[in-house]
Amino acid sequence: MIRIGTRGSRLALWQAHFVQAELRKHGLDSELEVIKTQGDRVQHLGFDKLEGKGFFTKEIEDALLAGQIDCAVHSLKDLPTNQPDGLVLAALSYRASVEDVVLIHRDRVVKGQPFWLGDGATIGTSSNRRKAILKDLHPGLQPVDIRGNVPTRMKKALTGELDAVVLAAAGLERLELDLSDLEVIRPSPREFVPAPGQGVMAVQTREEDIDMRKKLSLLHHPVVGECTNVERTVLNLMQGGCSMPLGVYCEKDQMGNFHVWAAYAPGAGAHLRRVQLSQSTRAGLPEAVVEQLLSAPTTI
Ligand SMILES: NCc1[nH]cc(CCC(=O)O)c1CC(=O)O
Repeated sequence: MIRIGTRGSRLALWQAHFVQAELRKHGLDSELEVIKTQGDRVQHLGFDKLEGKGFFTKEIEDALLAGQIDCAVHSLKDLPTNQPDGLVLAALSYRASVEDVVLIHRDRVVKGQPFWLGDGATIGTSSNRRKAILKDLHPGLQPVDIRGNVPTRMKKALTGELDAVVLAAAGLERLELDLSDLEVIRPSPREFVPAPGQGVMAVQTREEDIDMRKKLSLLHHPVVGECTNVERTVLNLMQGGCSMPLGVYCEKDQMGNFHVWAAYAPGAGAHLRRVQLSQSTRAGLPEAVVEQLLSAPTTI
């Protein structure tokens, strides 16, 4: 029996159940072990109070290293680019929706404006990346820090407490939240560039557990691995984590060419820099993106 470690949020449980079902397809039985992390205990604090990496992952990784669980399911975008000693990502899921969506309270829609929001409209997000991109595309918006799980954040737009919120499409779709009373805007991920690894689930295990790694390799999607490797290598080269105002999105086309879109705000209040690069191989691609991100002229 494989023991799968997961956080207890609805999104985390959906993702763990998904991995459980995938394992079952290969005749492998598993059970879920819910583990509370520091991040779950202090939901009320703002992100600026949550210093240090691995706030939502440390307890789970410790359980893995201690042999209390055999693997753990995470959202790839929440994982630091360097794995803790002794742990590896043995499988990456399919990537369904990679993009962010803007959810707007019905009565606050202003058609003709970017994101259908008027000047001064409040928009909930605690992500520096989302704030930087929103500012670039609609400087009149007023970002408001929000925390909590996906349904809680969605409700801020539903109730009108805020005019709008930004959330990852993947999370909304996995939870099958009812968005029918909201206006839903889906900007292109080439313009509203997602976080490295967004929309992908990762299964982590012990480096030394060759048997588990072999089993998990049955679930791995190699093209997702290639593309998210480019995205996460850019993040790593920029020495950033999930609080860096950096979006990176990589696609592989039918011909095998890689296309990267990146957006980066080099400092508080700085203009957003955008880079688009395509290559026939991955070699040197993250390095080239970083070089351009650090030298690109700012947009006006
Ligand atoms: N940081 C929280 C988080 N981690 C993963 C997702 C969504 C699912 C995904 O992108 O894989 C979310 C919610 C959000 O950003 O809206």
